[in-house]
Amino acid sequence: MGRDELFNHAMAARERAYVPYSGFRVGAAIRLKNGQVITGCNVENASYGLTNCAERTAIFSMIAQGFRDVQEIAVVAEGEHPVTPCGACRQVLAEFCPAATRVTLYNTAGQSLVMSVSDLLPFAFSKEALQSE
Ligand SMILES: O=c1ccn([C@H]2C[C@H](O)[C@@H](CO)O2)c(=O)[nH]1
Ligand SMILES: [Zn+2]
Repeated sequence: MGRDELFNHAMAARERAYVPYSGFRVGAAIRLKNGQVITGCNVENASYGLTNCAERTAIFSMIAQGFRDVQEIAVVAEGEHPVTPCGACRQVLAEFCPAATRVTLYNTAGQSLVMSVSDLLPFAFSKEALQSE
C-alpha cells in the first residue's frame, strides 16, 4: 500500500466525523505492521470537552480491535496548511507508537508534513517513569 492509499483512508474516515459543533472534520488512518488499516474520526459532544479527536479515536479503535503494532499514521483536516495533533493526542500516540513512527499530516488538498512521534512530543511522559523501583 502506497502512502497515498493511507491518505485516502484518512479522507474516508474524515467523512464520518461527527462535528455538529465545530464543523471541523478530521480523519486519521493507522497502517499496522501487518498491513491492515484502522481509521478514526473526531466525535464531538454537546458537553464540548468530551470531544474525542480523530487520532485518539483511531488509536483506541486499534486497541479495542486487538492490535498494537503501528507502522505509520496519516491525519487529514481542511486548511491552508496541514494541522498538527493536539497535546492529548500527542501523549496517546507516544503511548503506543515507537518514537520514530512516521506521522504524515495532510490537508484535504493533499499537502503534507512528515513528522515523527518524538518530533510531536519530545521528552514524553512514559511508562518507564512509573518503574522507579
Ligand atoms: O488534530 C486534531 C485537531 C482537532 N481535532 C478535532 C477536535 C474537534 O472536534 C475539532 C475542533 O478542535 O477538531 C481533531 O480531531 N484532531
Ligand atoms: Zn487531539
